[in-house]
Amino acid sequence: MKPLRIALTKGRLEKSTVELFEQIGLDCSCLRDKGRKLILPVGDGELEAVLAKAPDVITYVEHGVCDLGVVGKDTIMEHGSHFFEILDLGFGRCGFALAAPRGVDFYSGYREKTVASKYPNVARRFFESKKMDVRIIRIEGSVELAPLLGLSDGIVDIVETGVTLRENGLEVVERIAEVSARLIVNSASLKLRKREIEALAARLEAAIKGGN
Ligand SMILES: Nc1ncnc2c1ncn2[C@@H]1O[C@H](COP(=O)(O)OP(=O)(O)OP(=O)(O)O)[C@@H](O)[C@H]1O
Ligand SMILES: O=P(O)(O)OC[C@H]1O[C@H](OP(=O)(O)OP(=O)(O)O)[C@H](O)[C@@H]1O
Repeated sequence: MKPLRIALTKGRLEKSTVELFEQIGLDCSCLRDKGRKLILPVGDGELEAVLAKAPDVITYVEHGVCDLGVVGKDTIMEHGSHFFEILDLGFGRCGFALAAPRGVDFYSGYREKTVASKYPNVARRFFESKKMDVRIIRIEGSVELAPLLGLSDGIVDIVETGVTLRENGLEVVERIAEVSARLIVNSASLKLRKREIEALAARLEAAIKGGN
């Protein structure tokens, strides 16, 4: 049987993913010593890991070229849902928040507000739920700059420790959602390779529960 192919988010989620895989007994030596390789064997022919940027993990799983993926709930909320989300992996914990310059009442006044975000869909849905008309400007990174430069009244961004906000004179106005890494599965793969996928998810779930 060919290995299950799993797309893993490069960067912040990588180390915890490898640690969790090792906890369930998968050999991750290739992942730990990957060099510039992007497709690597994991375990004893069980899995093939594909290292990708977060939104691309979703693209590969949605198109079925990867059976599974490890990706943050933030990316899922922003980029799509044509797959099954089967497990909260418990790491990569952070949250979405609306933030604004310290001491400024974001909600005051009648002028249309402008908000910068790397997650425009999340931001748009948040303000729609409040029935507020807000102009959203997409920014690719260091979103905290936008209000500092006078481009926006606030930001919708990820907050983990709160240090970036604090050091840039911003504060949380409202928390929007909690975020952690999730195991996602292509819908056809879940039918065709149900037993293997469910067995893997069960092992991961047991390790997550045991590790707490
Ligand atoms: N403090 C944090 N900031 C951003 N993401 C975090 C944080 N803590 C956990 N995460 C999770 O880690 C995932 C990957 O973040 P990472 O910064 O490695 O990649 P990225 O958001 O694509 O940024 P970059 O474009 O810099 O690679 C996020 O999608 C999120 O689920
Ligand atoms: O609450 P904190 O612990 O300070 O973490 C939150 C910060 O980390 C992320 O930025 P990242 O480092 O990924 O850079 P980016 O803004 O360029 O995406 C996020 O966008 C915040 O800026």
